[in-house]
Amino acid sequence: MFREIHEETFSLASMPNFGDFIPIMKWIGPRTEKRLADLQIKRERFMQNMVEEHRKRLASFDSDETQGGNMIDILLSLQKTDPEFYKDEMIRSLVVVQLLGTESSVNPMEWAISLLLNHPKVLKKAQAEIDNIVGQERLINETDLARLPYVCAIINETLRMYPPGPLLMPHESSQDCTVGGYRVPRGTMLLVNMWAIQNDPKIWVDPEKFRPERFEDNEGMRDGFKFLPFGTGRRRCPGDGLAMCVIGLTLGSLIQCFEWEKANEEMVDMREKSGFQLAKDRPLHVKCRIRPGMDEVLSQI
Ligand code: HEM
Repeated sequence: MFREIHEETFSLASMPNFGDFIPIMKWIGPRTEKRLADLQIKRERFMQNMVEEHRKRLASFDSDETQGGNMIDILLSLQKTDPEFYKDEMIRSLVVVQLLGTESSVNPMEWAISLLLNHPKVLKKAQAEIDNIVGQERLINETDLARLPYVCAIINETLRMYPPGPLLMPHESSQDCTVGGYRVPRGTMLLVNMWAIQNDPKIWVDPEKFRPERFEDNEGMRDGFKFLPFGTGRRRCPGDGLAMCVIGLTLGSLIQCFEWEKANEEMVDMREKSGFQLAKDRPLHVKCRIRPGMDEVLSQI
């Protein structure tokens, strides 16, 4: 059900809202804002039911321990000691942020595997880096990531070409200002075409080419504002560190443990779905098998 609410929200948010341009359309048009508000009520109800289920489960335990619980259990146990701060409303919002953040992190992984299948030399180079630094005796862990610059470069290059939020979030000017010679009145909705910046041939060499090496030399460095998959400034994504870690560990272990092959002779279809988020139009189909010697490591998971 959460997925249904989520998909409907994103499909509505991706549609142009004529009421933003012609105020009367807010009342006679497709009423997008009202539909979004209804979805928000549904989402809140769904999340509150989830919180109640966990509350009941926790109440059934004898002790105050969270019994190895998940994030909601931990937040509920903190609520007992500090109810003013850990209100249900705050728990619901944190869980939604976590779920949406997870989705933003899954998208780049699908793009990255697709890109690697179309560029097998890059895949081999990443595998060699992991074999050299981590070996085949254990699974890659968080501390390894700092020593795997090529794997990190693959993730950055994927986020450059296929940023999950290509227009950032809509922002609003808090006062009259001038940007690049354009007068922007107070209260204007502003969208940043971050995809265009990250793929601009004036600032990137061959931007249409998947070349992680550009993040190993100076080209990909954060000079100015040319690489900003997580936005910038005060409203920059607060989940960037978590996202890079989750993507690094997941992609790293997939590369470390499996041999990947395209489902057929053709190149993986890289067409994009239209919408607010940059997702693949066709889901990725692949063949994979465990790399020799990795069964033992995988059996420990
Ligand atoms: C690869 C994964 C992710 C990408 C590319 C990404 C990207 C972004 C972008 C572009 C924004 C808007 C910034 C702006 O408008 O200036 C944003 C906002 C946000 N992100 Fe992420 N995000 C990712 C993962 C996550 C995760 C894992 C979490 C939390 C667990 C998270 C939580 C948030 C929140 C709460 C905001 C709103 C911040 C605000 O408005 O102040 N994101 N993200």
